Amino acid sequence: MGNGILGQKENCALDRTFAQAQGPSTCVPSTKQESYFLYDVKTENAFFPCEPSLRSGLLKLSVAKHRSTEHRAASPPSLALVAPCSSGAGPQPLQKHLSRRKAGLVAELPPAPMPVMEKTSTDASPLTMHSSEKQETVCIFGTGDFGRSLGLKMLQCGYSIVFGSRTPGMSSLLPSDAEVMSYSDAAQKSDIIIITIHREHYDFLTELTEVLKGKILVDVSNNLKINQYPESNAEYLAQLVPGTHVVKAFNTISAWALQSGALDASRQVFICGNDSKAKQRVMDVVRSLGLTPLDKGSLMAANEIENYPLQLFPMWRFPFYLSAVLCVFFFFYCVIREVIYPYVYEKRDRTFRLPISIPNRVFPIAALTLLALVYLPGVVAAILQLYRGTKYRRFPDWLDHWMLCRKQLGLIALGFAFLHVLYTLVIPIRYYVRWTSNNRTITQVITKKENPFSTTNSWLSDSYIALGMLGFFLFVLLGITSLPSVSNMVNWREFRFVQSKLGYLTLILCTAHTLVYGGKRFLNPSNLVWYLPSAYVIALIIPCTVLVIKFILILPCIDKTLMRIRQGWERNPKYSESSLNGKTDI
Ligand SMILES: NC(=O)C1=CN([C@@H]2O[C@H](COP(=O)(O)OP(=O)(O)OC[C@H]3O[C@@H](n4cnc5c(N)ncnc54)[C@H](OP(=O)(O)O)[C@@H]3O)[C@@H](O)[C@H]2O)C=CC1
Ligand SMILES: [Cu+2]
Repeated sequence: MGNGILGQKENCALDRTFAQAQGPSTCVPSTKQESYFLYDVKTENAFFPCEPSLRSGLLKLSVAKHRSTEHRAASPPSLALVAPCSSGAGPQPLQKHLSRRKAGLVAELPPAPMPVMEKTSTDASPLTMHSSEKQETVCIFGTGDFGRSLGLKMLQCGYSIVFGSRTPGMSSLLPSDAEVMSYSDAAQKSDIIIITIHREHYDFLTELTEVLKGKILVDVSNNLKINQYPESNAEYLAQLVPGTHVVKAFNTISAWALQSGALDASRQVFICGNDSKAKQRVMDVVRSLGLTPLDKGSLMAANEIENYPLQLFPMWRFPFYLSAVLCVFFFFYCVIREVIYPYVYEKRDRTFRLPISIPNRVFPIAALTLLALVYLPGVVAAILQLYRGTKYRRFPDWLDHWMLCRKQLGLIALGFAFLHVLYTLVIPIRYYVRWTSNNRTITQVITKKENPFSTTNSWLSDSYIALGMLGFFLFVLLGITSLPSVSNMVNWREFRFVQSKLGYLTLILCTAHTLVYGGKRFLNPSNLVWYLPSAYVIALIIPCTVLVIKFILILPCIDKTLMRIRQGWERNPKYSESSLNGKTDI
């Protein structure tokens, strides 16, 4: 048996675990909550704890081990996986596990069926290996960049690879362990054929229809443009070679990533296909390459999967353009007020304000406006639901899209808030600030004028800073909780609490920070420059509007109606019925 079916370099982790398994026949207690115990139900021979992700691999190993021993002719082994110590109280002896299992406290997987010996088995149980001692053969059509990289990776993972090529004799750079033959010869070697050929060259596959009948064709192709063809490449392939089971997979993994092993960012492989058995087998292959298959359904999903690698930050586009427009608008607004106006009326050169003073006005304004825009669609949706008296009608597309990119809006807002903090920290070391402060003191000395301490001013200044710091702290907390690694750890209610309650508190603090900054000057007519109010006054419009509407919405009478609507109550059910029947438009 040697080092087993998975005895390749890539699976050294498994190999090591397997080596441990050969040793103790008693249970090695799990110290990890997520570990499973593998043991033979009949002999009560326990192997070792294993990660859930390794379950299928371990079962394969154990089945192979079993077959290679004197039990070969005996009945199938009843291998089972026992779930972890649910208490998380640390190691527990196997007996305890067994009694817990018998008491139904722990899960038990059904005994693994005996593996099927034929290389080309179509049995699709995820816990079985299609060949135990012999390596499964997979055929790859095309010896280009992707075909070669995938072939090499699969060889490393224990598959035997047959390449199909137009010019089998001339193919260079191929892994030495792989066979290369003509397309039709190669097709006969395996029932899984990965087509690593560009769609434009699929035509020749029609000639192979007979050979390919009943086989699984894996379409990996991508296009150059979104929706380049009327039908997806996978659907086109299925039409071209009828009688085959086409499965879309691997198109989001690059040849480079396969070669370099830098797969962390793109471990997910989207999979779709009409034949569930075929899909399951491809998913097994994907798993054995150390990748994560993600079932996207039938072949109709292929179009979406093919468009996926061509998208450029789709959810970031609207927030990005919006923040760019906001920044440009407020930048020029401030330039007019603070640079052009003093130059026109006082002939004073204030251009030095361009690098720090003006950006430090623009960044907080952008941050506050974007944060308010995160919460605006929520209140707009609530108003719409109240107005319509039902939740069973779709929101307009723009609102849907806006809702979907709230996280991105919030993260950009956080970025601006961060810049505002940095720009504020450098204020004391700026020449202009030091000069103004020194000059004021000297003037006071010369004119022998005192500047009495103002409690009001110190209150305003301290509250302004305190509100800013608290607002920023909560803002950062919001950003952290939106990270997938954190949001996956909290339940739906906790996430909503943080993002909604804490979010509104952040908005209140940041709005208050801006209001206090304005202090007594707020709405003072003397602050108008060419009839233009200060930029921060404009910046307060959206946040204040959102907060006022939100305040009205949480008034008990309105909140109660809204809650009822959200629980399915309709003010006018008839209206909703007719809209369901398509009699009214949305
Ligand atoms: N490169 C990548 O990172 C990724 C590629 N893909 C997809 O994989 C497929 C292959 O890509 P890639 O390997 O980069 O492309 P290449 O151009 O490097 O290879 C394509 C292969 O197709 C075969 N082929 C068959 N018929 C023809 C024909 N008439 N003209 C030219 N070649 C033909 C050739 O193999 P032979 O000479 O042996 O017949 C050729 O090597 C594409 O559909 C691509 O969208 C998907 C994800 C990532
Ligand atoms: Cu500020």
